[in-house]
Parts: sequence; structure tokens; C-alpha cells
Amino acid sequence: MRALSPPFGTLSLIAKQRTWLVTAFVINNSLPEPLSTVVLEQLKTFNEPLLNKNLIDAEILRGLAIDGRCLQVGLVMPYPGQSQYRDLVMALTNHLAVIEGIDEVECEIGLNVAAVNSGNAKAHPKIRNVIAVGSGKGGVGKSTTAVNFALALAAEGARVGMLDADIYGPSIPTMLGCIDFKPTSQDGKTMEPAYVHNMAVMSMGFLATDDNASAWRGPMAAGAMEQLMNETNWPELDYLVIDMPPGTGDIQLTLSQKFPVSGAVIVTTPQEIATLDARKGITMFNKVNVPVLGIVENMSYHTCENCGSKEHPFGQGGGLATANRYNVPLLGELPLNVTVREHLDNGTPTVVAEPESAISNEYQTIARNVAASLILLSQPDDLSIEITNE
Ligand SMILES: Nc1ncnc2c1ncn2[C@@H]1O[C@H](COP(=O)(O)OP(=O)(O)OP(=O)(O)O)[C@@H](O)[C@H]1O
Repeated sequence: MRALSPPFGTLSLIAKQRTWLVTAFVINNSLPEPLSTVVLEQLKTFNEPLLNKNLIDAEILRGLAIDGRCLQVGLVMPYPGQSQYRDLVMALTNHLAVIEGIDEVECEIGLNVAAVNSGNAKAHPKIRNVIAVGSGKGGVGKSTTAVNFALALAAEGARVGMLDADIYGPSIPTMLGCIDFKPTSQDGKTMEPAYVHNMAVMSMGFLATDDNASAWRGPMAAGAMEQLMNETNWPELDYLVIDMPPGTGDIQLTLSQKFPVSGAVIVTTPQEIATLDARKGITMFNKVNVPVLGIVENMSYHTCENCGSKEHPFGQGGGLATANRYNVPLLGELPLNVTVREHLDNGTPTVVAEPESAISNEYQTIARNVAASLILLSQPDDLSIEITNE
């Protein structure tokens, strides 16, 4: 992949939703005619797999140029997915290589994550998207999923932060191996987060001992979390992942309303009792108009080390049934695997410890699906493109 050299041409595309202007973007196109028309027509039949739109409608195509018989394509992705870039370029090359006069395709791919806010609270100036990870019930692996999910977003190329809002049992410092971190302040007003595994992290565990935090009542705990969110000197972030406290009480409700949450992910185990609680979680987020982006079923199965067969110690199908009932996607099914716990106990979650493993791949698939579904939420289906030559 090589950088495209400016200046490009002047073909501009204006995106319209129904009759009013939503956004405008420019494709720097220096292709001569009739090649330009042929390439654009061919690109209209190439869909980005998760957004299910062609590269022009999805506003991903940003540059076209030709160097001899080599077509240079500039793309800007709206969600992180760098593990898929190689496949994307191969597929795009095959799609475009049928065009007369093109023997080779070069791609430059950038990332510019779109910001989505459910509108409950004012957007944070440095945070584009806030994703809450919740569960109706404790102990289902919500923190485990939140931390690996956040690291998977980072592994896919995003700038990620994590806020441990599980005030009564902040486990993120242990899981990330930064239990001794003590926040300092550079400006006397805000606290610096910890920087661990390429991620900015803040947790009540850095400030309070278990003894005092566990005695806090709902409003006090919610107030403390709000302060932690607003008084951390976050860097520019594409995503802040919040590990919510388990349950669906006042503190969870208040956090969902006071934080500019873009969407929520619900973690459950397949067990009936856990899915009943997960439903309460979905209802709570629905009540405060936070879109539920999907369900992650944790501890779905265990693979027998001796015979390789799949066992289902917590039952089967609870996550899918809940997802179907609420018409939200089942984002993934994660195994019960001793290495997941061991990695966390050692402060290096699986996505960092074994980035190429099947479990890490599953977390990364979940991360890409969540990030893409946030964009789909913000983009109406009936977007139409008007092409003007200027
Ligand atoms: N897929 C998994 N395989 C093996 N162990 C897991 C898995 N998911 C979670 N665990 C282990 O289960 C325990 C509970 O996980 P975790 O702390 O993430 O749950 P939780 O839902 O956040 O709990 P709480 O909300 O009560 O804090 C931890 O010891 C964790 O290492």
C-alpha cells in the first residue's frame, strides 16, 4: 500500500438524504474519461461487507489516480478493522482488475472513526463514541469481555480508552496489570489516566480502597463515576469503553443518562437465570434510549482438551434466544477457557497475550461488528448520492 500523490481531480459527490443535505464529501479523482466512469461504475458494485454499502455510498472512497496501468485507490474507513485490510485490498483488486487498462491496484487506507451520540448527555470534546458494556447479573464475565473487547478495538487500529465504572468491584486494574497505578495531575484540575497495552485507563480502583467504595449508595457512586469520567484528562479517543457495574439499578440508570453513551453491549451466559437478567439490562438501556448494539454470550461452551468435543456447562442457546426476542444481533459466543482467566490474572488479557488465537479473533470480530453497527445506527438506509462534475 502506498500513499496517493495529490493533487487529484475535481469530481465531487454530494450525499443527500431525501431532499435535504446531510453531508458532503469529495473524491479526489484524477482519472481521465472514459476510465473514470468505468471505475466508478465498477466500484458501485463493490460492497463493504459490514456496512453492506458500496464504497461510494458508504463514503469510504476518497481518492482515485492512475500511474501507468496501476490504479491508485484512497480509502478512509469509518470503523477500525485493520486485520481485514489485506482481504479487502485483494477483493478490491480482483474486482477492479477486469477493467481494460488496469493491471494493478494500489490502496492507501486511512481511518476516521465516525462519532455517534445517543443524545442523553453532551458529547465529550475528546471522545467520539462511548460504549457501555453491561450485564444484568454479576459474574457472567462482563469485565473480562469489556477489557478484551476494548483491546480488540485498539488492535483493529482505534484510539481506545477504558473507564472502570464497576465501582463496587473494580477489577480492570488487576486485569490490565496496573493495580499500583496512582493518578497524578499536570494541571491541578484533571487526572492523568494510566496508559496500558496501548489504551488509556481510569478506574475507581486507582483511587479508592474496596472498603470505602463498597459502602457508597447509588447517587454517591454515580456522582463519583461522573467525576471520574469528566475529570480524567482523556487523550483524543475513538472509543471509550465503560465497564458498567452489574445490575440494573439506580446507578446503572444514572450512568446511562449522564454519560454520552453511543450504544450498549450486553454480556450474558447461556443460562436461563443470566438471560433473564440480561433482558432487564436491555430494558433498562431501552428506557433511557441507549441503543443496544447486541449480545455477547460468554462461557458459551467448553472444548474438551482430550477429545476436542464441545460441552455446554451453562446450557445452550440463551444468548441467541434473547437476541432474537429483542431483535438485536448476537455478536459472538466466547468459550469458557482457562487461559482467558489466567491471562487476566497475569494482567495481560488474551487479546494482547495471544493476539493470533481463535479467542482473540472472536473478540476482534465482535469489536468490528459493534463499531460497524454504530455507524449503521447513524446512517439512514435511504441515503442517495448525487454526482456533479465541477
Ligand atoms: N470466557 C471465560 N473463560 C474462563 N474464565 C472466564 C471467562 N470469562 C470470565 N472468566 C472468569 O470469570 C470470573 C468472573 O469474570 P468477570 O470478573 O469478568 O465477571 P463480571 O461479570 O465482570 O463480574 P462482576 O460484575 O461481578 O464484577 C473471572 O475470574 C474471570 O477470569
